[in-house]
Amino acid sequence: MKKPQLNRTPELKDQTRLAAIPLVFTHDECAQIVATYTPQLQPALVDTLDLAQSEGIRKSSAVFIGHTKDTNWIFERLNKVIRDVNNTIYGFSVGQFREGFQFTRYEVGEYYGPHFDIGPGLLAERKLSLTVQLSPPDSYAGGDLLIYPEFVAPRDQGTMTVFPSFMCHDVRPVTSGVRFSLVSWLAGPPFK
Ligand SMILES: O=C(O)CCC(=O)C(=O)O
Ligand SMILES: [Fe+2]
Repeated sequence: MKKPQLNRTPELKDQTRLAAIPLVFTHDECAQIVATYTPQLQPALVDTLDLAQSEGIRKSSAVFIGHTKDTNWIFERLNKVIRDVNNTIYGFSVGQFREGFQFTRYEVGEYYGPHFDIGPGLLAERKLSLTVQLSPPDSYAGGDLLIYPEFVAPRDQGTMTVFPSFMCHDVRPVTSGVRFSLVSWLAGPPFK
């Protein structure tokens, strides 16, 4: 029997995958970001929850860093790369980085359980999530970023992984060492 033909437009993109771009930041730049923002870390909270409730979902330390003269070079780098990725892979309607970036540290036993980055209110405007691996891959064990159902973000230091903010993902518990990441979200009109 002839296979039924899917009536698919050839130019439709696969929007349920990740993109990994190596060395968006050099190893020295990663170390510089870690040294600059580590003193500002606080226990990370999930929106609207207190620390005890948050720890059921996420245990790590984090700080939000805004777009200023000092951080402009970081946003310029993120912006250029993520726009290229969006144009070639996702084709989403996107605007600006609206929330700054989140600098995060996961120590032994720390994790971020399965979640989406989109949600109510402002979170509805998150379109693309990005994370930069700031730690050398052999300086920690565990701590993999999984993007369900089938992807594992590359661990190489300076690599930026991009995925749609509607995809479920988690960070597995770190079992030795420390993992640092830089996370941000490119905003745009909510999905429809
Ligand atoms: O640390 C990471 O690589 C990802 C963290 C994450 O999923 C988030 O902050 O929403
Ligand atoms: Fe996330």
